[in-house]
Order: sequence, then structure tokens, then C-alpha cells
Amino acid sequence: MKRSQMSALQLWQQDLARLLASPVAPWLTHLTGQLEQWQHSQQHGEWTKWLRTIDLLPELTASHCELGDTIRLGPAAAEHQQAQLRGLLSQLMPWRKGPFDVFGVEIDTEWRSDLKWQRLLPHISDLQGRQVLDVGCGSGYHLWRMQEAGATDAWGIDPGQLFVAQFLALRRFMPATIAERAHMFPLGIEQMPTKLEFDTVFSMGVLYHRRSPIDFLSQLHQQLRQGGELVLETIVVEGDENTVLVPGERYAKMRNVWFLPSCAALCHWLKRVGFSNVRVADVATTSIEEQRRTDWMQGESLSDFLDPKAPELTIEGYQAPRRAVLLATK
Ligand SMILES: Nc1ncnc2c1ncn2[C@@H]1O[C@H](C[S@+](CC[C@H]([NH3+])C(=O)[O-])CC(=O)[O-])[C@@H](O)[C@H]1O
Repeated sequence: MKRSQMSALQLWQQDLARLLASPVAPWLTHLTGQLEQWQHSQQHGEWTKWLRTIDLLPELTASHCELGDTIRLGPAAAEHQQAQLRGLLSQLMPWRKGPFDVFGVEIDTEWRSDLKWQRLLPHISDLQGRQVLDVGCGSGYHLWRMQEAGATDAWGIDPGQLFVAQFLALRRFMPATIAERAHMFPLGIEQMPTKLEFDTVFSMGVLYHRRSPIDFLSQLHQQLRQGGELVLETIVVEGDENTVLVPGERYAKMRNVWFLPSCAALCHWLKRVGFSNVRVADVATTSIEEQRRTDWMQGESLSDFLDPKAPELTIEGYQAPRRAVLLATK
């Protein structure tokens, strides 16, 4: 059956079966109903169109698959197939998180998400054999990297339905042994149950989009087993335990930015919601090599968000984005 004709439960049937057999099976109690409800009331107007695009993709399965800095599916396809792939995948633009190389078609995404992964990988607990959750996983780029690092299953949630479509489009080409271990659902953190037992929870680039950051950190805490690890990445400002910037209407032209704490404040918040062993693993200013306009994301990007005369400031006069990676244990 074509994907565009499937119900949500059919579309995610294999993921749900895999979930049932996993240590995070209690999630199913909420998830099946939520997917049905999503289909009836929250589905994006273009969702069926995106699935039709996926249905039209050529029947290719990668015999060569690298889950490295570029997620590479190979070998390179014939030129006419590459043209077909390029045309169809470009209908799922903008591509923000990557990069990918799909049978010779390079998807140069807005973000070099590999750079973020390189910054955090040396610091996190070994993912070998772990059940991992990525909250706000975008296109799912990091889900593949988590699998590369040994995770048994990588589960992603993101309310951005175009990103879910991008994930499904690429997963379709993956060999079964890889495809069956990465999963993504169109959900926000606020829809997650209050007691799951993931071994590691990642949340990167989401905290500043939440209106209630303490509730958000508690929700992440609730997804972890005792002793499990949180990997949190977010924009930070300079300052002490009591410093937090709540920008005006926009920060770096984004309307949905709420709380930008200092590293010290964020550590304090994490301890207040019950985490221990809280530490800052990395702080880095986002560069225009890491976030930029490309053929696959033709809108404005970081260089348009910074003050052209003073690139250490955003266009609104705030400190330019600096991102920290924090680790904490439940
Ligand atoms: N309530 C929510 N629950 C879960 N996700 C959400 C929510 N609201 C928004 N998002 C999702 O959080 C992601 C943030 S982007 C980071 C992607 C990746 N993690 C990265 O680190 O490259 C960062 C950015 O573009 O600012 C988007 O995909 C949103 O749809």
C-alpha cells in the first residue's frame, strides 16, 4: 500500500511493534491514541502531499550506508535517477539539519549538524546498547549518529511534520537492519508520558523555544531511568547563577525564543529539578560555517541574523548565539 494511503497506525506499525518489545514499551499506552488523534486533528495540510512525494521516490535500497559526518547512502545512482531524486527531495525543502548524500545527491543542509555531534560525542556516556530519546530531533540526522555510536534504538520526537517527512523519505532507502532501529513521531515533549525509562535523553536546540523551561527540564527528567543521562544543548549567555535573558519580540529574527540562561543558571535549574552530576561539556559560538543558506534552504540564515557591522551581536543587539552542551544524571 502507498504511504499516502496509510493511516497513522499503519505508517508507524513497525515502529510500534519494535516499541512493544523494548524497555520503553509503556510509551505505547499513550502513543497509539496520540497518533490516531494526530491524524484526525493535527495533521499538517501538506502532509499527504509530502507522503505522495515519498511514494514517488525510486525503489532503491542502499547496499552501502555510512552513518558518519555525512549520512551517505550508496552507491551513486544513474544520472537520470539522481535527477529524479533531486527533484523529489527538493519538494521537501527547506532541509535544515544534515548533511546527507543520497545515492550521489548531496543534500547540503542549512546546518552542519555534524559539528554539534563532534562537540558532544567525546563527553557523553557510551551509547552502546542504549535506548535513546531525541527530543526535537529535526530531520532525524542525529538519530542516525546515535545509531552509529551504538544505540540499540534511537527514538525521535518533533512536532515539525515536514521534518518527519524528511526522516521517512531517507529511512525508506536504508537497509532494514538500520531502518528498523531509528524511529520518529510527530509529537512535542509536552505529549510524552510522565514516566519512561530511556537510558539517554538528548534535547538539542529546544529549551529556548519553550515558554516554561523548568517544566521542560522536568519533562526531560521524567523520560529517564534512574542513573540515565541527559544531554542538553541550548543557547546561553554570559553571567552568574541568576542571569537569564528573556529577549524582546525577536532574538536573531526568531519570534519563538524565550529563555536564554547562563551556564551557571542552567546548572542550577537542572539541580533544582533533581539532576545530579551536572556539568558543562562545551561552549561554542555558532559560526556562519555551521549555519548558512544553501541550495536546500534558500531562506535567511545566520549571517542575516547578525549585525553586519558587529557580528558578535544579533541584529537586535543581543549577544550572538553561543551554544552550550550540558550533561546531567538522573
Ligand atoms: N514542544 C516541542 N517538543 C519537541 N520538539 C520541539 C518542540 N517545539 C519545537 N520543537 C522542535 O525543536 C527543533 C529545534 S531545532 C534543533 C534540531 C536538532 N535537535 C539539532 O540540534 O540540530 C533548533 C532550531 O532550529 O532553533 C525543531 O525541529 C522544532 O520543530
